[in-house]
Amino acid sequence: MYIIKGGETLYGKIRVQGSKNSSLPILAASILNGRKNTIRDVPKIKDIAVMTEILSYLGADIIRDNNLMVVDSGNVNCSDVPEHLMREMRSSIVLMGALLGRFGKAKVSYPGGCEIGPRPIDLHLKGLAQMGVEFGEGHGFIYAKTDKLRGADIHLDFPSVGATENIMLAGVLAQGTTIIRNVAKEPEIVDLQNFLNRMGANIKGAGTDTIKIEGCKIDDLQQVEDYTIIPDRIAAGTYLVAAAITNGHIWLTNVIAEHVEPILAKLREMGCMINCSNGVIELYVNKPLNSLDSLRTLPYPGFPTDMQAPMMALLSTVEGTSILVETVFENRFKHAQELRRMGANISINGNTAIIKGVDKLTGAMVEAKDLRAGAALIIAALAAEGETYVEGVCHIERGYENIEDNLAALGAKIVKKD
Ligand SMILES: CC(=O)N[C@H]1[C@@H](OP(=O)(O)OP(=O)(O)OC[C@H]2O[C@@H](n3ccc(=O)[nH]c3=O)[C@H](O)[C@@H]2O)O[C@H](CO)[C@@H](O)[C@@H]1O
Ligand SMILES: C=C(OP(=O)(O)O)C(=O)O
Repeated sequence: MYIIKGGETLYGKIRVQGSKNSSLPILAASILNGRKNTIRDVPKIKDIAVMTEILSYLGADIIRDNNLMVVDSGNVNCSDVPEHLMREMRSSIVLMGALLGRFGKAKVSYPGGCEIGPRPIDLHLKGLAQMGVEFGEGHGFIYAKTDKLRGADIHLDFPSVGATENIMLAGVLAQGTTIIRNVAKEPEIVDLQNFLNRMGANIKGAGTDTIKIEGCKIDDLQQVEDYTIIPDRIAAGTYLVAAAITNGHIWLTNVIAEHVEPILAKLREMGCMINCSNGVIELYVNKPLNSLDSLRTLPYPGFPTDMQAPMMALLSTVEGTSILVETVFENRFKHAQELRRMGANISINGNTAIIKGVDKLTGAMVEAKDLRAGAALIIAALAAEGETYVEGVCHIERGYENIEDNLAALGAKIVKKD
């Protein structure tokens, strides 16, 4: 558990980790070329450890040196992903597109991930089926197989991040052209496109509504000599919110302001002072923050659902009533009941949270049930009176690299105990 003594004002500079949600599909993409790929700024987090274990199981030779990873997929010869690893994290599903591309088959089980409501994969399966993939199911496994992966014109019913990535990965080695419409526009999709194009793929359009992929042959793909993962916009947002709740003053480095803008816009609206220049984001608070009468989570470039829980913690401490609507996931409010244990006044009605700011939060025993809920509880604890004990470290470590050391370096009183 983390033990946090609240009341310290955060001050200082922090370098943002590489993106979890970029690293995972990019590591899966390394399967495609059967060559040695060198990837920098891969965060040291649990989800990456799981992905590494899966790739090794499949036959990849992996060298990890701090945040550098070299993935040689030359000896990958297996397309069955072990169930226990598959269940450890949601994004393991993107292995399906990469394995289908390389081997024309994949055996996976339904993926795991955060407890944030049902997370179907129908859009992944529908898109891949249009590309000639046949699916069988049994005992919780999905057997995917194709004699010939072929390009298709696919319209996604919803701009799903994972479905966009899976279809992109399958499209690289498909025969002909794949067009994906109504795709996710998240920066991580652009990062995946950039990595794949560095490999020799021919993909255009990431960051817009439509992606076009001209399929190629494995022999056309080269090794990726040196690729750096983009900064993690959700980790950046988390540290900004942590600073805001303590009336702090921080400077983020290794950050792309444009990617964080949907979060910055809301923090500015609350009264935070924010400057972005020369690749640094500075945030400080010089007056009481105000509530937000409308905060809706949306696909990028809307406000990210992954920042909803941290924002709820912050809104719990500002004067006035805030309305927060979660439109992306059906059941992503589990942190509300834990924040209530700390004195927050939050009521939930369907996908809407009504947050009435309280004068103070107080330390309590709380439990993180998912990754961002964990971040929210840590943030609340930083501002709470007394000590907070946050259980569920394993969820937090799925996505945050050294969060306790980073916050401690900014002045927080936080320790991790087994
Ligand atoms: C590893 C990774 O990158 N995870 C991110 C990714 O998750 P993930 O890729 O799982 O999120 P999606 O964009 O696919 O899901 C968004 C919504 O679409 C629904 N849906 C999705 C696929 C499908 O086949 N059918 C379907 O109905 C989901 O249930 C959810 O309600 O994007 C989410 C939305 O920004 C983020 O919260 C996650 O941090
Ligand atoms: C929901 C998240 O991750 P995943 O999709 O890996 O569960 C997240 O990063 O907040």
